[in-house]
Amino acid sequence: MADHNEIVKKHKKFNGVSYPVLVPNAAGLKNALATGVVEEIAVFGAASDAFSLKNVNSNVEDSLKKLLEVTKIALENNIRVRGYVSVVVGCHYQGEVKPEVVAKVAEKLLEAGCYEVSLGDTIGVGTVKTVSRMLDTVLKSVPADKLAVHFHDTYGQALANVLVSIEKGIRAADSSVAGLGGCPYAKGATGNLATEDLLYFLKGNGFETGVDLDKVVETAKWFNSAAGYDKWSRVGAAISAKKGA
Ligand SMILES: CC(C)(COP(=O)([O-])OP(=O)([O-])OC[C@H]1O[C@@H](n2cnc3c(N)ncnc32)[C@H](O)[C@@H]1OP(=O)([O-])[O-])[C@@H](O)C(=O)NCCC(=O)NCCSC(=O)C[C@@](C)(O)CC(=O)[O-]
Repeated sequence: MADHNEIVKKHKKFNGVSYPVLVPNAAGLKNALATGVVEEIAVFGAASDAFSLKNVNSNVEDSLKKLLEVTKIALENNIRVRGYVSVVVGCHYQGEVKPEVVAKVAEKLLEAGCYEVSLGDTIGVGTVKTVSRMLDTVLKSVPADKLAVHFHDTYGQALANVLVSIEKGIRAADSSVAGLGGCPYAKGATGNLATEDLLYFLKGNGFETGVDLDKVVETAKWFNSAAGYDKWSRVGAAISAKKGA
């Protein structure tokens, strides 16, 4: 977190694109406000004490107290706030996670003024069965249009989990180009569900997203060459190979 001021100040901004920054506490909000260019922040809680202590050095309850305070001040400064709940299905340190805890954290973040709460299967262990059970509990107290889902594809279940989320009325899913990302405190977890895989899946099932899949694949190609990576999603690799053929 320490160097994010440099990143916020230096990177090129495009109109109509939101650049939220991760803010776990008051120090982070102070930094974000000081840059003067942050329009949206992401506050991230968790549904397991063990993960929360590793991730932000506070248990669920204490971290939530900090996040509610941060959200209040951000809103007073006209900064939008998106909430995240991590480890909503399983936790590397404590194992199974209670859906009731997920629901409680999500409710508190929405009550505080988050415009949406993204439910993160941070270590990617969720299956249709466990994700359904978690969503059924959360949806008892939180409307679907206030929820997003955030799947990591560690065990290849992310798209199936997106489908079951859609069937339950959720229309916002997080993803990352080429499946980059992942949380340093989620041992063994891979990156997020790849945007290319998600776009191909949604389009193939009749959902319009307004996002150009070929341009996302071009972005993955640019990223790999700029960063010296060789990180491809399934769909990105297939489209790239077809173009190269
Ligand atoms: C939160 C802390 C800082 C607490 O860490 P701490 O040690 O309890 O903090 P502290 O208050 O004792 O301060 C220690 C030092 O950190 C500084 N500090 C304190 N706060 C900040 C801040 N916000 N930004 C920048 N610097 C900060 C503070 O100024 C001080 O600097 P020093 O005086 O030693 O030079 C630490 O635990 C941390 O950095 N955690 C973040 C780890 C991280 O990046 N995790 C991944 C986030 S993404 C995620 O969680 C998953 C998600 C949301 O994407 C979705 C999913 O679940 O998949």
